[in-house]
Amino acid sequence: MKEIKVGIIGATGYGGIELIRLLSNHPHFQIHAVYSSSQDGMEISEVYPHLANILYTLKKIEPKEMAKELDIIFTATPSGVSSQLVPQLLKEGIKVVDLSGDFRLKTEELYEKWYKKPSASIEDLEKSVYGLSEWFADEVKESTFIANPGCYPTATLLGLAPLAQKKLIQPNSIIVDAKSGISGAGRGLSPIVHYAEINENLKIYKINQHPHIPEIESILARWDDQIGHISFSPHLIPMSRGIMSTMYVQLNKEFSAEEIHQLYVNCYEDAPFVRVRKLGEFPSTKEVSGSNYCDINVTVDERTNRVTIVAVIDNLVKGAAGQAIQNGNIMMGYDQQTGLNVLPIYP
Ligand SMILES: NC(=O)C1=CN([C@@H]2O[C@H](COP(=O)(O)OP(=O)(O)OC[C@H]3O[C@@H](n4cnc5c(N)ncnc54)[C@H](OP(=O)(O)O)[C@@H]3O)[C@@H](O)[C@H]2O)C=CC1
Ligand SMILES: CC(=O)N[C@@H](CCC(=O)OP(=O)(O)O)C(=O)O
Repeated sequence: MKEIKVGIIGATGYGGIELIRLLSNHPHFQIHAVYSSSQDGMEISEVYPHLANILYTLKKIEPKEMAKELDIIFTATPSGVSSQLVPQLLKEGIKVVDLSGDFRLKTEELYEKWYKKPSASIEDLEKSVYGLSEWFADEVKESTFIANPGCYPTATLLGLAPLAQKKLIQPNSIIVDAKSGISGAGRGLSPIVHYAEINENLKIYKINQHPHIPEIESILARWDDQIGHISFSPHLIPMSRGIMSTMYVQLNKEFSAEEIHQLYVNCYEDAPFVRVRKLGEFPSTKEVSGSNYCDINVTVDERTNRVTIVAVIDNLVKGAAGQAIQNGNIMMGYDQQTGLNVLPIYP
């Protein structure tokens, strides 16, 4: 099969360097060029010495030129930047996987309400397919433009999907308590990520205001239009990578813990990157670190008929670059696992 020429915009960010790490092991995707809006002309190894043996000079972003030489572009750029940049790339006919939140919501109003910045046009919002690979692979396969899911929504939606699909959730009963390592905030500095402020600390933020709320709700509504709203509490914890999403859900029928666990096992039996753990064994973030796995377990409190689901991912892999490559594989007709079969780094 032919070599696929890949470009990465935002290569100097955490999502970008994770794309470089993972793509360096891909048998078909060849990194052809990496781009920067502020450091073009520099070697990537000057920005990141851990890439000392990787010889890429950061190039200027020029959509017309890029279209001539590339087959697919990963845009690991901030929200508000992708909405400006991606339409120029689409116009040139390049396949795009965008890692930002700019094309995940399907109306301009919803985007502007939650992101508090101007939206991409409705025409461009409608062009994108939401790339939760395990559930929307058929759409991804037919698409040339993927809105890669957010990190919290990836863990949360994979955790809730089996119950939502079977319409087993009482309306407005979902509570999501999620925790993220600080690389989720990107490489830019802000007071919240200062060592002295996050070390030995646990912070809740954007409670009921996080832009991932409408993203999660709109996908849940595609599975069950009665599911209603969620309560979502994100937290920052003093670790570099990882997300744990703990979900509490009221069921609308009575089930035992064994029955619900079996539902999850059956649901994900053909999903190579979702590992439903043994009954009673709950995953921790380190057990997926550096890998594209989402590990999940579930139990039922039979006194309250409430389900607790725990889903963990590496925010930079399954929550960003890994899932972006999984989607790229599906779009290009490769096995979804191509280049992504790395075991977690442990301990
Ligand atoms: N970190 C994570 O865990 C996750 C991140 N994401 C999303 O992925 C995207 C990238 O995130 P992340 O890598 O963490 O962020 P970073 O802040 O680490 O990197 C973003 C990069 O975008 C580039 N950039 C900034 N402004 C512009 C511009 N005007 N034009 C072109 N490029 C620009 C910068 O590179 P330069 O100045 O060199 O151009 C920068 O290195 C974001 O949308 C983020 O929300 C999604 C899921 C998880
Ligand atoms: C820890 C941390 O700060 N996390 C980020 C996650 C943002 C992100 O990566 O999400 P998008 O892709 O939707 O922009 C946050 O909560 O804003």
